[in-house]
Amino acid sequence: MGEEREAAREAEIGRIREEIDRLDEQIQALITRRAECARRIAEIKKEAGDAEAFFYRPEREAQILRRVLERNRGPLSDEEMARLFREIMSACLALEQPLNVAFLGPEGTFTQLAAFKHFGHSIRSRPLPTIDEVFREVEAGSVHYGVVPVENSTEGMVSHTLDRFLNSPLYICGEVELRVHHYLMAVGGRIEDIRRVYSHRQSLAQCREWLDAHLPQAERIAVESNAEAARRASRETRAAAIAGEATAHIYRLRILASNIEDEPENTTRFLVIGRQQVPPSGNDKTSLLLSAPNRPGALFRLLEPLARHGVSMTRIESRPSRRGLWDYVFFVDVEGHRSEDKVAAALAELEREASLFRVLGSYPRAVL
Ligand SMILES: O=C(O)C(=O)C[C@]1(C(=O)O)C=C[C@@H](O)C=C1
Repeated sequence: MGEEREAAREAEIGRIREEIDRLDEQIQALITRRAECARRIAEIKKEAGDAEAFFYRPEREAQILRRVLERNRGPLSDEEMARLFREIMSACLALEQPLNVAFLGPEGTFTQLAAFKHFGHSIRSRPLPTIDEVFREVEAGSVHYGVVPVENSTEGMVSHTLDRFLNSPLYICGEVELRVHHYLMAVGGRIEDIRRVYSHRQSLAQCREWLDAHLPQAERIAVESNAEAARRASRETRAAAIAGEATAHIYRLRILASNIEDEPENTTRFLVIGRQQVPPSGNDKTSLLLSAPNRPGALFRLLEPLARHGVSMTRIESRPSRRGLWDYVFFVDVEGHRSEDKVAAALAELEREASLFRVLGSYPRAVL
């Protein structure tokens, strides 16, 4: 009886596997046709013969991914489905033109994860030690795009990113949001033997409660990046690092505890920078760099056209200008693309009022 049931189960699995084989064949044939389409598009783009042909089209990719999510009915999650299509597009784009993407390194940082999340794995990613170098390499044209952290980062001062735009002709071509999970890692041993914990100060802050509860005896040492923390931990005994999962693999460390961040919804935002202005995708953001004349009420008056034209401001950040001409500069994010009527109207008025005005870019809102 047991044997019969076993045989029936095997036969059923065999039938389903045959169906999977047929589906795989179709999927592969479709992916091949898709890749051929991308190659034809590449030919046309090349014929257009721009000085700098932009093969990568962030607005088109965002539209494709949004449609994938709209169609998704499970059982695969939105993240998984988007990731699969992301990789297919990444491979198609690499066929057109292998993209070189610089990111704030070293290998294993959250910024590298963000670069892969945005571009897929078919890019050539190049780690650079500072945000400034990422900007410089993109400015010099030695890479196509750069990825840098901008909010709630665990890899260096985020304000560097904003300040760097003051002296850069680059545009923001996209944003990436990453759910950040922290792991405690060490060469080996037990949690209770750890005497030193290395990490970026932001990561230490984000795991404070966990550290108080589980490692009250350990000294907390802030270093410049989580990857640097892992590097140090890999050379010491009784030391651990707090970093992302990928970092543990790179530095051959054992994960002693997972998801130790106090705030599970912890996300970090990154920007994709390039030399290209991105056309509208239908769901976009615009980032501005502004300065108001140093008079009472000036900032209020400066931003008033946004409200009047019904343009929502999603973020405002002020930074000392360090230029002497203006006391403060403001980084402002608004909803919509600069080519939309109401955004264009508001920006035109803003430009008249502001002592410094630059559109850093209009770009698709992060899809996932
Ligand atoms: O539509 C294009 O322009 C393409 O080159 C095709 C494609 C794709 O694979 O769908 C590839 C790269 C671009 O970034 C956008 C889309």
